[in-house]
Amino acid sequence: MIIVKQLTKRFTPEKGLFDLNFEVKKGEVFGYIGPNGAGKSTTIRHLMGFMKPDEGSSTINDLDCWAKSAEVQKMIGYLPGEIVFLEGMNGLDFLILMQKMRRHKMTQKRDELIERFQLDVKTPIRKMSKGMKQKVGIIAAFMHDPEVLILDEPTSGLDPLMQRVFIDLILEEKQKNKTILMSSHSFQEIERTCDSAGIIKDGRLVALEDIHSLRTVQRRIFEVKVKNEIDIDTIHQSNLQTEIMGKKTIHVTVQGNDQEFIQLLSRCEVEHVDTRPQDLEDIFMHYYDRREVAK
Ligand SMILES: Nc1ncnc2c1ncn2[C@@H]1O[C@H](COP(=O)(O)OP(=O)(O)OP(=O)(O)O)[C@@H](O)[C@H]1O
Repeated sequence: MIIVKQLTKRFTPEKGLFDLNFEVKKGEVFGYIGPNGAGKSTTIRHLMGFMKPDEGSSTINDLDCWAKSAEVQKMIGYLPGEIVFLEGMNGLDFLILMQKMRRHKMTQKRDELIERFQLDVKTPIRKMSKGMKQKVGIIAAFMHDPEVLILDEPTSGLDPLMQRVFIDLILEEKQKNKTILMSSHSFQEIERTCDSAGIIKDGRLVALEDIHSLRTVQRRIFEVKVKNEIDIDTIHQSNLQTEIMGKKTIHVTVQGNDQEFIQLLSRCEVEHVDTRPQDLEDIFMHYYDRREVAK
């Protein structure tokens, strides 16, 4: 449904997008993660046909996002990272304007969403909080029941209750076979809603993860606290994947190599061991560290 192929946009030799490749199939939810300034919004602007790539292409439903931008935009429900509102309008005025621009008369879904997000639409937009404005943007993106949704940091500014309302909405739309790409800084949100996730860093896609296999593979993280600092070196120098957390604390990722791990621990003086399943944050977090110290 969404295909990004060798997409390149050079703002400067280091800034922009460089040979970006990924695909989102119909009915799938794709999470797009990455540090500030990595290139998420720039990718989304290409998908919306607002920017012309230097090389490569992006297509939605076989339509080139740049060459056929008007047709592409008709298919999409779009939530920009920063929404621009017109002066002197309240929430409802804005939503009605959006409906008119799309020549869309159905109000049922709009009103359902207003109710669901508990939005007081009579409030003038200039008096709305960041979260309220975000709700207006979310309703505008979903209210015409689009086939494809492209959402730039949809939960930014929403309180935890409303984040949960949003997650439920995404899961419902997924049931209806909608195709969704959303950028986010929340690993938990991505893990709960997405089929796959990509992480972009410095304009390059550095990892793609299938969330379903993440759930089934069941890698575990062990937090090991040792009595003597020297044992941290012993564990770190093993073949296991490790991350030093403190002078006497280390994280070890274990998947099927339990015996090796147990033997290693038997050579150390261990004070405490704790364990939990590995999550998306464990896999992706080190990409956020500019120094990339993680092993
Ligand atoms: N029109 C432009 N001209 C020049 N540089 C730009 C332009 N748009 C974005 N950039 C630069 O490209 C890089 C990627 O920006 P982008 O907004 O896509 O990042 P992002 O991943 O969405 O970040 P954030 O998480 O902070 O929203 C940044 O270094 C930004 O300064």
